Amino acid sequence: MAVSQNKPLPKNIKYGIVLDAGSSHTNLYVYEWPAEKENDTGVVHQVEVCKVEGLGISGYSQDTEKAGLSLQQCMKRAQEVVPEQQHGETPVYLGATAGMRLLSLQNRSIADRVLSAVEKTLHSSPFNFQGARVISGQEEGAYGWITINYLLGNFKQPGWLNFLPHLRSSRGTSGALDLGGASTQITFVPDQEPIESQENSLHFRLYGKNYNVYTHSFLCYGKDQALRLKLASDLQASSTRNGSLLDPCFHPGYLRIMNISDLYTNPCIANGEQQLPFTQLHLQGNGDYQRCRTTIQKIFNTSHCPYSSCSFNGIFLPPLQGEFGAFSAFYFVMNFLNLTTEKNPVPLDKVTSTVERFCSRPWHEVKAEFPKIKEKYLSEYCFSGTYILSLLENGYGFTTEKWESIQFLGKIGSSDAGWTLGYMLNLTNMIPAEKPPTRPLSHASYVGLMVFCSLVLVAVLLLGWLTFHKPKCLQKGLI
Ligand SMILES: Nc1ccn([C@@H]2O[C@H](COP(=O)(O)OP(=O)(O)OP(=O)(O)O)[C@@H](O)[C@H]2O)c(=O)n1
Ligand SMILES: [Ca+2]
Repeated sequence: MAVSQNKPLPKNIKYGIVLDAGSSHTNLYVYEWPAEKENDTGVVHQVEVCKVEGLGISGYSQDTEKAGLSLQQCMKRAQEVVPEQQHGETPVYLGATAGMRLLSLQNRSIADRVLSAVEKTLHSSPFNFQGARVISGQEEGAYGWITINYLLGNFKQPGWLNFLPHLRSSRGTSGALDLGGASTQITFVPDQEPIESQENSLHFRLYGKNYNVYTHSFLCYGKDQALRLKLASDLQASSTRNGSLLDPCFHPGYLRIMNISDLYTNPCIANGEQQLPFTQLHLQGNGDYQRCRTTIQKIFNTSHCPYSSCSFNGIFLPPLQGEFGAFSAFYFVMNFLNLTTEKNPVPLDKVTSTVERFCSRPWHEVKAEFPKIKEKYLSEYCFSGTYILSLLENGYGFTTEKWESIQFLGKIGSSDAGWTLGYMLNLTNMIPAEKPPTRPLSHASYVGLMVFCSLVLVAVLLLGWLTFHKPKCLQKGLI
C-alpha cells in the first residue's frame, strides 16, 4: 500500500447541527469540539449560523410542504461546513418553539404536517438525523440558561479551588432572559428555597454540583404576539367606528394597515373576533413613549397572585437574584438603540430617555437614516424598546438598581446566546452529572508551586537571621 506523505493529520474534531425553528424564522447552527475533550466545559463552539430564507416553519400552515423545502439551502451550507467524511456521524436536531406551540394549540394536525415536512428534508440529508420536535417553554428556558452558563465558564471550577473545598461552590451562575417573537423566558437560580410552584422548578446536577433553577416561559409575550395583545386591548378600549386608531408605540407619520382577521387568528387573543363594523385596522403612529408604556401595561394582569410573589398573570416569581444575560430580541433591540456598545450595562434612566427620544422621531426621518434595515424591524423598535422596559421593570421587577445586573449579549465568544447549544449538549450527553476526574494540579504547576514555597521559606529564614544576628556592619546605623 502506498503511503501518502505531506498530508496533514486530520484534526480530531466532531460536529453537531441544531435547527432553531422559531416563530419568526429558522436558524441553523453548526457546532464543533475536539473529540477527546468532549466532557470538558466550554469546549463546544459555534462555527456557522445559516439564516433560513422566508417565514418561520409555523408560517407555512397553508402550504406545509414549503416548510421542509425552505430548509434546503441551509442544509446545503451545512454540508460545505462539515467535512464530507464526517457527514454520516454528525447529529442533526430540530427544535421548534413558540410559533409551533401556538399552531399545535390551534390545529394539531396542521402542526404535525409541518413537522413531517421538515423531517422529510432532514432525513434526506447525509447527516445523522435525530428528530424534529416542539420543545416546551420549560426546556427552552432551561437550555438557554445552560448555554450561557456553559459559554461563560460558570460551570468550570478552577483547578486550584479543588484545594479549598469550602470555596468550590462559591461561583455563581447567571440568569437567562430570552425574548422571541411569540414567547419570552426567564430562568435563574433564586436565593429563596424551595421554589413555590412545581411547574417553575428544575433540578440539575452538572459537573458534580446541584442546581435548583426557577424558569418560566410566557407564551404570547414574545414581542410580535405582545404587539397583537396590545392592539386587541387598544381596540377593545377604543370607540373607533371606522378602524382608525392612533398608536403611541409607532413613530409620528407612520401608517400601518392590518386585517382584523389576522389579528384574531391565534389562541393568544382570548376573546376571539368580536363583531366589529370594519375589517381593517388603520394604525397611525404618534410616537408617545409614556402613552405607549401605559397601553402596554394593560397586557400585564397584576390583580391576583396565589404565591408569595408574582411577575404577572398570577405566575410565581421569586426575588430576582444575581447577574442576568439577556439575549435574542432583548439584544437585537438594545443593540439597534446603541445601548449595548458603550459601558454595559447602560443605566435604566438613560435607556428610558433613549427609547423616549427614538419614539418621538418622525417616521420619514428614521426611515431615511436606516435605509438598509427591514421596515418590519425598523418600524417596531419603538414598540419593542418600550415593551422590553415594561416587561423587565413592571413585569419582572428590575428596579433601577437591579437593572445594572442585566448584560445584553448577542454572542459569547463565537457562539450565539440561545437555547440551541444547551439542547445539543444535553442530547449528546456532553454535560456530565459528576465532575470528570482531573488531577488537582498539572505537573508543571505542582513544580512551580514547590519552587515558590521554597523561595518564600528561604526568604523568611534569611529575614529572621538578619533580625536576630545582624552583622556588625548593618548595626551601625542603629546607634
Ligand atoms: N435584527 C433583528 C432580528 C429580529 N428581530 C425581531 O426579533 C423578534 C424575535 O426574534 P427571535 O428571537 O429570532 O424570535 P423567534 O426565535 O423567531 O421566536 P420564538 O422564540 O418566540 O419562537 C422578532 O419579532 C423579529 O422580527 C429584530 O427586531 N431585529
Ligand atoms: Ca427563539
